Amino acid sequence: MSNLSHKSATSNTLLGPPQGVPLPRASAGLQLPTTAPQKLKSNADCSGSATGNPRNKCALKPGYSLMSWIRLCNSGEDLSGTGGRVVPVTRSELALHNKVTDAWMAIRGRVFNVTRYMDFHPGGVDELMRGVGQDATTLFDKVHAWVNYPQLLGKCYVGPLKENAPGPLTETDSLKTDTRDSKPVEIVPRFDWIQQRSELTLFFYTRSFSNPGLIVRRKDPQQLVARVFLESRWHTFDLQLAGKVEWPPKAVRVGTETGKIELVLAKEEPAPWSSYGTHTSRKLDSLDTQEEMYEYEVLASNDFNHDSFELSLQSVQMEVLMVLPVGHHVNIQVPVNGVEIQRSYTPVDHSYLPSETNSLASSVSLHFLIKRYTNGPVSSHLHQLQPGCRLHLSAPRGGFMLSDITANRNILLLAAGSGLTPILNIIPHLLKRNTNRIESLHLYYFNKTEADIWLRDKLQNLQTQDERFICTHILSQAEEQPQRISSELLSPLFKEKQPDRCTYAAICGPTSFNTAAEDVLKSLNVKPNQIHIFRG
Ligand code: HEM
Repeated sequence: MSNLSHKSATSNTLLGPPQGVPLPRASAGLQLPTTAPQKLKSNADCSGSATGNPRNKCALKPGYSLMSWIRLCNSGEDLSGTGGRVVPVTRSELALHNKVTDAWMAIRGRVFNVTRYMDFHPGGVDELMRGVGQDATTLFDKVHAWVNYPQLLGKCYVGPLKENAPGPLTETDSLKTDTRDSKPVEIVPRFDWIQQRSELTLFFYTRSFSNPGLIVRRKDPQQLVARVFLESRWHTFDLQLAGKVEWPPKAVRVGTETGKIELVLAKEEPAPWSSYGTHTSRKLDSLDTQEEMYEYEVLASNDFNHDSFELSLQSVQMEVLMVLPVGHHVNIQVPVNGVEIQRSYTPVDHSYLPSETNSLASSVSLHFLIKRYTNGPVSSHLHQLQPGCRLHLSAPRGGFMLSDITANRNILLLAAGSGLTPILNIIPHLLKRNTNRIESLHLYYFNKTEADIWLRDKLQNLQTQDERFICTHILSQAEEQPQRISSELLSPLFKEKQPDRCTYAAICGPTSFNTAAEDVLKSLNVKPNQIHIFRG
């Protein structure tokens, strides 16, 4: 048996993306989605309704592969039929474009010309035709909420559906989910798997920019409980695997843009399996998990600067793997004078930490930068913990939605002191975004003095590597020109009619800083729905 990705011969589910296919450069337009669809059935087999049979893929005609679609999208051809103009569309106008040779479709308040996509649609022409001439949001989500349609159909965009988006299409409303006339459809993660001889990969498909989280607990070498956190709900998958796997997982990847989660496990005995095993699934409200705590132990703790330290934790016996949604935090609980006290902390990527800590990192470790407050019982307790000491972590918490900022290309991040951690967390995701690529990402980082600045070199490196990222340090106790947050400071970023005007701001700092920042932004006419405040 070769060492290629495969499933049992009878399975018709998703295979891995094609190997060795040259991808277009990031800046060259549409990219191959990581959920690259593969052809598995002939057209004759493509019967059954979309909703009745969720795996209902068709063979595509030669020359109509995903790669060919990407090539067509990048060819400069006018796929929207509007000559590059954005044209608002009324419902009655939309209804006129309901033929195979002239097919428009609205999804979340945006109208796409799908005529040229017909033969490229992995679900077949007939299925795609079910949604043309109308608002197809509900149908689309029912069949495949995880498909990244803004990316695939970017070049087919005609304009906003008039009732949904009155007035001109602006950066802040162009890509937002519009739920005014289409009820929000709950996303239920879809499970899939592939294998190599020595590896099993489990997939959980959610929706693009749905910002999922993941907790996996190993019960024994054949039993895993995987929980996917999505829109305040936990979806639990109890998996009984066909064979034994090693632990911890070799890798875990969460595609923030695709919403695809991949968990790569090494098989104890390399051999092809006839199936992954079996699973049952159920869902829980996040309230049900509010009280749940996970036991972690200290891997390392080192001073980081004059009043802060880094703390690396690992799940006890490596039992639990936890991946937080971007911009979310956990509560760390410690006993203080016999009472359990919790504080919220956002983990940072291990690459931000010194190299000796980096070597301890694995898929089951979490790393924190913590400011030590003289009168802070939790930070003082955490600071004196030695390797091997145990503590409890909550499940991920938070209200940050990546989908809220999909439409924004010019974004301001305001961080004060240790409030840098959730901000650090979102920066790479924003800079990597291909859909609606970021044009400028400003970080204003507020501290008292130079000595308080965290990760100055790393922030500087990031700025050197990507010119769209601009970091400005503001010091309230600088020897020369001390500064604080003010409208004078931020107004150049919010000038009316300026093409690179910021249209979104995320804030994280102490409460007094958050309030002052919010007031300044409001005075600059930034709307409440364009501001996110990280609150612990
Ligand atoms: C609203 C009407 C639509 C219907 C009824 C429909 C139906 C289907 C069906 C039945 C499948 C096969 C399902 C499966 O294998 O899981 C499919 C796959 C797919 N469709 Fe659609 N579709 C619609 C619109 C669209 C649009 C507008 C796009 C463009 C972005 C699209 C992109 C895809 C892709 C990429 C797949 C492969 C998904 C995967 O492999 O997970 N579909 N569709």
